[in-house]
Amino acid sequence: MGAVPSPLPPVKIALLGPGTVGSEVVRLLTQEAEDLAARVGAPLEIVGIHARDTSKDRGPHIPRELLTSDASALVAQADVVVELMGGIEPARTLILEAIAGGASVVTANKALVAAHGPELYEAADAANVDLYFEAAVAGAIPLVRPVRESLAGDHITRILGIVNGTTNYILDEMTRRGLDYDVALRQAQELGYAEADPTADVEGHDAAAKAAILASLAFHQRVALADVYCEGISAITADDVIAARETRQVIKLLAIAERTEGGVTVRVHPALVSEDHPLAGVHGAFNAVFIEAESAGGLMFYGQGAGGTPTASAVLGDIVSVARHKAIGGKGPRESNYAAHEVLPMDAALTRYSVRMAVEDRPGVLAAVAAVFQKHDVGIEIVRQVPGQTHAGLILSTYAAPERDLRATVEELRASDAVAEVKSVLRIEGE
Ligand SMILES: NC(=O)C1=CN([C@@H]2O[C@H](COP(=O)(O)OP(=O)(O)OC[C@H]3O[C@@H](n4cnc5c(N)ncnc54)[C@H](OP(=O)(O)O)[C@@H]3O)[C@@H](O)[C@H]2O)C=CC1
Ligand SMILES: N[C@@H](CC=O)C(=O)O
Ligand code: NA
Repeated sequence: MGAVPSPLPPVKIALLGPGTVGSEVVRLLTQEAEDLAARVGAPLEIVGIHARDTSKDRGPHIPRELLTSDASALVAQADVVVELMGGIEPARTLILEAIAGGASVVTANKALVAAHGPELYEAADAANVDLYFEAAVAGAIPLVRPVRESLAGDHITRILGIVNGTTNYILDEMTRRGLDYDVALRQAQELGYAEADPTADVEGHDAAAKAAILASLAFHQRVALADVYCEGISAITADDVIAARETRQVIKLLAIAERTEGGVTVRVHPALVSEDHPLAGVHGAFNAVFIEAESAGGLMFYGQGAGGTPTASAVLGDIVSVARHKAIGGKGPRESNYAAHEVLPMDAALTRYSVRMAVEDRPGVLAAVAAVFQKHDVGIEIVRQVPGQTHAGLILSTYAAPERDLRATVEELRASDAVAEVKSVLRIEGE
């Protein structure tokens, strides 16, 4: 019988942030230790867990003896640092310390990757270590890896999808159960979907960070957070939800990144989606992302976009990959940043508008309203009139036109004598 190969030494893991995601990562690292060791080729050893308050009870999965308040000392002894604190600092400094010390990094921190990705990539490249962030975009759904690796031989032209679980949960609860915005938001927080400051979710910043990351990977160039047009859902009212339902549509917060001959546009905003579109069937905190690529054609990715356990699955997948590189060799992909498409402003994006307004109930009003659209070269596809007590309700849906022309049309409608009030303007997407 041949000699049994001596087992490789353990890969030392430091975890920063035992919160909703972090505590699930620790639970799975412990419960699945045998399988993970077999997949990596070496055991994984948690050498410490950094928390602000080491005396706080963090449940049965976080052994107290592993807790430390000295993050720098912990990072210095690790082969792999798993950052699940969130926020920019101290996460950025600790990740840079980890990389400088030769550790690979796994993070779920989209805010950090979107704002400081280039700095982190360059540091990881210089130190010849891995930087993985699958959980940063669309939680459990494998999306970063497919875009970064599986589609590396193709040309992605469009990404469209729901990438924020909290806002999808809120809009879904408002639509299907008639819940108030505030109640739905509170539930999303209790379920562990929301960011520490839920403003990041409801104002679209979390989705914008994910859109910047996806666009950078898809188009092989740096797309900064500031390049992403961003509108959240805090202005969406129960009336908008009801009006959408009456026209067999639902409201979703979408992230859209497009490459055309003129350049690239990246945007996040609420949009009306037909009830027949697959995105309308994405409920709760689920996410769904459509990718169009020149050779692959259309692809669809669907799954849980938030929550401790699903997100931990994506983190574990990254840990296995980077730990395997540490144990038996190899290296993950570097930043691909060679293209130079112009990043265009929102004004250049092609979209459709649905304009809901109250108008004077008298002859000639419809013609006056139509003339405003015509002046800006915006075609009207559907007109729907709803009788009212003092004013008539009018909903106009346009054909696709550049955002700048649609916006100019609405500005002129607001100033028109025929229009008592523009009640809401929503884009229509997904057709
Ligand atoms: N929750 C989710 O569904 C998803 C989250 N993510 C990302 O995962 C990361 C973690 O999220 P989540 O687990 O929900 O967040 P939590 O707020 O539940 O957990 C964060 C943890 O980090 C600790 N922490 C925060 N700030 C500091 C600091 N300045 N110094 C030391 N420790 C700190 C917290 O400590 P304390 O306990 O003392 O407050 C807590 O243990 C974030 O980047 C988030 O964007 C990604 C996908 C989905
Ligand atoms: N707050 C985020 C968590 C995952 O990224 C969301 O709601 O999607
Ligand atoms: Na993911």
